[in-house]
Amino acid sequence: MNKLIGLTRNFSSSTSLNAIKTVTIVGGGLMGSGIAQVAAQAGQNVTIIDINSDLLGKAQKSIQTNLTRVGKKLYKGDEAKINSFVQESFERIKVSTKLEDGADVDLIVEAIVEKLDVKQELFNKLDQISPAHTIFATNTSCISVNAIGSGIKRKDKYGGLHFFNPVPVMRLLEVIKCDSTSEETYQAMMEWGKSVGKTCITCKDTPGFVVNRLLGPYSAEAIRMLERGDASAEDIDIAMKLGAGYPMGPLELADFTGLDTKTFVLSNMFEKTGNPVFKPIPLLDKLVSEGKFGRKSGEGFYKYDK
Ligand SMILES: CCCCCCCCCCCCC[C@H](O)CC(=O)SCCNC(=O)CCNC(=O)[C@H](O)C(C)(C)COP(=O)(O)OP(=O)(O)OC[C@H]1O[C@@H](n2cnc3c(N)ncnc32)[C@H](O)[C@@H]1OP(=O)(O)O
Ligand SMILES: NC(=O)c1ccc[n+]([C@@H]2O[C@H](COP(=O)([O-])OP(=O)(O)OC[C@H]3O[C@@H](n4cnc5c(N)ncnc54)[C@H](O)[C@@H]3O)[C@@H](O)[C@H]2O)c1
Repeated sequence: MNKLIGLTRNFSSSTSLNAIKTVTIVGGGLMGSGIAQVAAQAGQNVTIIDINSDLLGKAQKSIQTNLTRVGKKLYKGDEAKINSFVQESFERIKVSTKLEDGADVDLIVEAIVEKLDVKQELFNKLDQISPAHTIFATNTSCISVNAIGSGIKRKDKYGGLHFFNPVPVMRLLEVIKCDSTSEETYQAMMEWGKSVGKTCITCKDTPGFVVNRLLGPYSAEAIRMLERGDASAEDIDIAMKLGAGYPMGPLELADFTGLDTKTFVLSNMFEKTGNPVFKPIPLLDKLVSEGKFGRKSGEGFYKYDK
């Protein structure tokens, strides 16, 4: 089944007068590179900012690969169309390590490390250098959107845009409207989400929003099951794929989304909800302390070819 539902040959872009046409993604990692890809595919000009130039190079390579996957699906067998789709989309993406190179745009989406203080510092800096019309959004997995933006002046032009991994395939976008988000900004975020091929839902600024609040306990319990030795990682994953119809088992999904990010999310969910299901998991902490972050580091619960 074509999992890239929502992608059409005539890429939609918002038709409203204030359509978002220029986007900066801060953080060119797993998520930022995917968000940049879907915006570029939709005909928007994109800048990816990252503090790590090596990771910017990695992002460009993975975007090129994934644009080709999308192109092959859209233009089956027509090499000329596939190549022009990939080239035209890729040429819309610029990369830089300088924040000021991405400040003057219609929308900035933050997709940096899942740490409150680092996100706050970034938005406070951007608030100083971006023009008044620029909308800010965070792709946080579960940190309070209000807390992340607590230091910025443009609280009316700020909210949450939570994408799902891998961004070019997962059709959902959680749009989080803070009390301070203006209706105009909320509508612009919803329209932009649709313009990049997503089905948007709206939820309140609560820990884990919708998906992660439900996915969290499941994911945490799967790791504890492995830690107790109740079953092997392989069998836990096979069980949930064949027994519950999941496309990926919980442990391969954890490796896919990043064990480092999971520990940040877990501690935040425990702090904010007090739910014991989110208590620290020694096995997870051990893997992360050994630099085993999952696919992105070459090893997590499983080993991967680099
Ligand atoms: C201990 C934890 C406690 C607390 C945790 C709290 C919650 C958890 C927090 C974790 C971290 C953050 C989570 C985040 O905030 C929210 C999320 O992102 S949750 C994760 C959501 N994603 C999923 O669940 C993914 C499930 N997996 C799948 O859908 C599929 O396995 C797959 C990834 C799409 C891969 O599909 P497969 O069939 O297995 O493999 P293929 O390689 O054939 O791909 C299928 C199809 O898709 C195309 N494709 C795949 N990847 C890309 C890409 N990156 N770009 C473009 N296209 C892609 C591929 O070409 C195939 O196309 P086809 O040929 O089939 O047409
Ligand atoms: N991994 C997932 O499945 C997933 C899904 C949805 C949302 N998220 C959220 O998206 C965000 C990014 O997650 P990820 O998995 O892409 O992480 P990642 O580690 O793959 O990428 C983070 C990137 O941010 C860069 N970075 C860190 N601090 C920076 C700064 N101050 N300025 C600029 N760049 C900086 C890093 O160099 C890195 O390239 C997190 O908030 C995470 O919770 C993750």
